[in-house]
Amino acid sequence: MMAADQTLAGVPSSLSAKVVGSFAYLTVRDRLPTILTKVIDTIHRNKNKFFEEYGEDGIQAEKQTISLLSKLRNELQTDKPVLALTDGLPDTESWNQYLNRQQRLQGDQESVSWFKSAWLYVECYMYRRIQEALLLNPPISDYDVFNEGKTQSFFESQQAVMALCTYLEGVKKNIDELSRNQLFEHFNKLLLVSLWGNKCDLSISAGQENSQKTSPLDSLSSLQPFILVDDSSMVWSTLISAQKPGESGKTTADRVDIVLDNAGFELVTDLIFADFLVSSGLARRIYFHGKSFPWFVSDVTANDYQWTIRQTMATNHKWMSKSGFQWQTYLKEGVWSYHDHPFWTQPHEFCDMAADAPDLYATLQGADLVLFKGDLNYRKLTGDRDWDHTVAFNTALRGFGPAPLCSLRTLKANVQVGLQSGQGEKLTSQDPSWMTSGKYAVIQFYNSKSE
Ligand SMILES: O=P(O)(O)OC[C@H]1O[C@](O)(CO)[C@@H](O)[C@@H]1O
Ligand SMILES: [Mn+2]
Repeated sequence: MMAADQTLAGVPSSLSAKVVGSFAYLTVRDRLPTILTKVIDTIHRNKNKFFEEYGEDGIQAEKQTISLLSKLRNELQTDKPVLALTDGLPDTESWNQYLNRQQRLQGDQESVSWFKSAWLYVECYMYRRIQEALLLNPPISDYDVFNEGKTQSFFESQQAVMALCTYLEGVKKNIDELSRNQLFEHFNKLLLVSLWGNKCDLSISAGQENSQKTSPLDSLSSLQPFILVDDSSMVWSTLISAQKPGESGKTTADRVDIVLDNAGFELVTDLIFADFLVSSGLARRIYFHGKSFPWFVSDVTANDYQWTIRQTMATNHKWMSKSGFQWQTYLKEGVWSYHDHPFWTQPHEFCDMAADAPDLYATLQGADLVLFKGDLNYRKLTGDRDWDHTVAFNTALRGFGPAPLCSLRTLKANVQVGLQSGQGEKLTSQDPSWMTSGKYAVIQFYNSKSE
């Protein structure tokens, strides 16, 4: 049987912790156990809450869950084989099949394990095992172990959110009088705000405080040199060329999909951008795609999405609460909708989507533009492989292209394609941690239809 590295002609190997000293290795060795320890601590701190809600059963569930999670941490730290899931949920079978697939790729000699197999796979698997530990303990199955961090990030970013909502209100006030150039400028600003909003995830910092305290609008121009690929003009022209006369008499693109990443400040920047797209008439509808269970510490679930809109409505800042009410109205009217699909919480590279989640692929095909937020989505777009930096984005996508798409990502993992020749080497010599510090970003676009 072939080794994992040689499975596909011309396609580089998956990043893996087996490369000692690599970012994948450091993540599996240091960051993932830290995240698990924090999860255990959070559950323990909430013991009384579980007792109040479920009595003795709550206490038992707390103990059992902690014991499963400690076992998981031990398996990880001692590089034990990855185990099949036992919780019998709708996605269990698919996870177990994926384990077999990894085993086939790896060959029979060694088991699939934390430090030997694909980093993307084992990191995703850890979050699914956290979910399993909770699901096997029914009274606390719905408990979101990452909720505290996500809500804290939202509250700590209040000043920045207020500044953005005030800006949005100003734009909307005379939106019908704006020239196309002025509209483009606002579009670009809010796209950049949503891009840099991705700095605020909690997974890279293993859950440490990570919020936005100042108005991001003020720092956009100083951040421009850190954008390594800027295809924003292609995003704009895609929207403009998708415009069709709608029922309302307005000429708009029909649908923009946003594949969300993190809750807290980043989610608000995405909602603000989506509000702008609709209120400016650039898009008629927005589909938001989120996670169906807590994922990578700070990712958005349906609960986080609704909570964020409710909180925004409930503040006593005039423009912020006005924005919240507007978002609620968009949802009621179906202008906005939230969708989750099990594929987003699976470990697959996106080039597998058409075969492994054809319904989701078909849904995305209905969009005029799909925006993929964040680093993990970028890893999945490119298969989390050891690509040369100069390889074209569409080569790394390996046939994935349900609709014109754009990745809005700050770099937090060592995969980056589509750079100019020499650009990667220059960055490495100037700033060795350029791919993982979150300091750099890309706006990277691809449209299979324009090939
Ligand atoms: O929220 P984002 O932008 O996807 O970033 C999360 C990133 O942090 C990490 O967890 C760091 O290990 C990456 O695996 C992941 O890509
Ligand atoms: Mn995330």
